[in-house]
Amino acid sequence: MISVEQAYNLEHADSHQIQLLRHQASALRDLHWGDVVTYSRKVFVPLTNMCRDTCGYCTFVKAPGSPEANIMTPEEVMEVVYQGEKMGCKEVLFSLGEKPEKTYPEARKFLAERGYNTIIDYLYDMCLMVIENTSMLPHVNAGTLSEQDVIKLRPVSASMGMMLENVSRRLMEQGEAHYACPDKVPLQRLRTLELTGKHNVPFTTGILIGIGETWQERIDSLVAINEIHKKYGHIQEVIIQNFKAKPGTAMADAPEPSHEEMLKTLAVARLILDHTISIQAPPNLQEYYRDYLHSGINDWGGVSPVTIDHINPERAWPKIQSLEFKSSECGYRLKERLAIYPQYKNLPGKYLSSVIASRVDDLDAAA
Ligand SMILES: O=c1nc2n(C[C@H](O)[C@H](O)[C@H](O)CO)c3cc(O)ccc3cc-2c(=O)[nH]1
Ligand SMILES: C[C@H]1O[C@@H](n2cnc3c(N)ncnc32)[C@H](O)[C@@H]1O
Ligand code: MET
Ligand code: SF4
Repeated sequence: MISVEQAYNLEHADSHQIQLLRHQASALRDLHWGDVVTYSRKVFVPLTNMCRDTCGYCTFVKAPGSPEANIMTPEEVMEVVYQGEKMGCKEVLFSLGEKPEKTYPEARKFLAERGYNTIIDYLYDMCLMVIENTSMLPHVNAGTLSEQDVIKLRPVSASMGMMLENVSRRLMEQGEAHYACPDKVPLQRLRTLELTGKHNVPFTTGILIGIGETWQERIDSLVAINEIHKKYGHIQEVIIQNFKAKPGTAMADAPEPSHEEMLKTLAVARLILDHTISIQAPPNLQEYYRDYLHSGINDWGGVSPVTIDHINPERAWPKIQSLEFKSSECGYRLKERLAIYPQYKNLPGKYLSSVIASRVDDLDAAA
């Protein structure tokens, strides 16, 4: 819908050009997604806040030895999950730090005491526990994954996710957001996208806006995601997430992206990405529902009536009723979706293990 050259040229677009771009994006969105905007009713399980990376924007991670560094026990996980089930949640979002066993003695100890070598082995059992004891669907957001990890987690998760963040290698330099973060090396992130494609895992990815990337790098990241999707067809959604500055982090004083910058990025994402890819923007990181809906998004992502957004803990979720009201004010019907999009459900042999496929059928029948 837009060439890379045209997209690059929008760097200095004036407000009139941005308006035109948004109209185009919004029309394209309406054509393919109609008047529906979706969300997933979820619980957030921060399985561990120990992480071998230290991204300049992140408050989720807690340092080795910190009294707050933690891995949730199976009992703690199930307590949250059962609360969610009671409230009608259908997704269990496991979000966690990367490879804590490599740098935290306390993580190694916790895992060894329970017979595990790695956090991924533990995550596998937690997903299995959710499947065996509830009617919910696990979605795992565990950062970069090896081929072995992908093969292991595939049968026990409805979908997986990992933000690409950005393809810029420059952000790995000293003083930049991803300095000394081995799991944010763009080649490693792209490799995870490739591997999940190769193994037909319905996948959520996205870019983080305002972490020191240039406009061109942002476009390059969207194009990279789209190219991988063209090859494998497994990218179900792309999150366009705005950076929120947090006290106590290296980027505490870094400027957040402006509203206009976000709208321009949303619109260009809609015009670059394949029309089958859902475009998600979290509702708790902004206040401009109408502007967002009219820039091409069709999904609000996971929203929880039970748990906070542990990655942006200072940003409360809107009530689902209020999300419904605000969406309808803008002419869109809010509709609940599962952690796996319908197009994958219809190809069960390819994208879903039999256990997950029958679970999805049950949830659909109950809806
Ligand atoms: O509450 C959040 N949910 C996040 N989610 C969850 C997401 O909103 C939903 O779980 C998915 O749409 C699946 O239904 C992510 C999922 C991913 O796969 C990758 C990144 C994210 C990022 C966030 C996030 O920052 N906060
Ligand atoms: C789960 C995802 O949350 C995003 N994330 C991490 N920290 C922040 C922040 N300060 N603001 C916005 N998004 C953030 C990253 O993109 C990560 O991959
Ligand atoms: N650590 C992973 C990543 O950055 C999971 C989300 S951040 C808590 O991709
Ligand atoms: S964003 Fe993810 S990878 Fe980066 S420090 Fe936080 S938990 Fe670790």
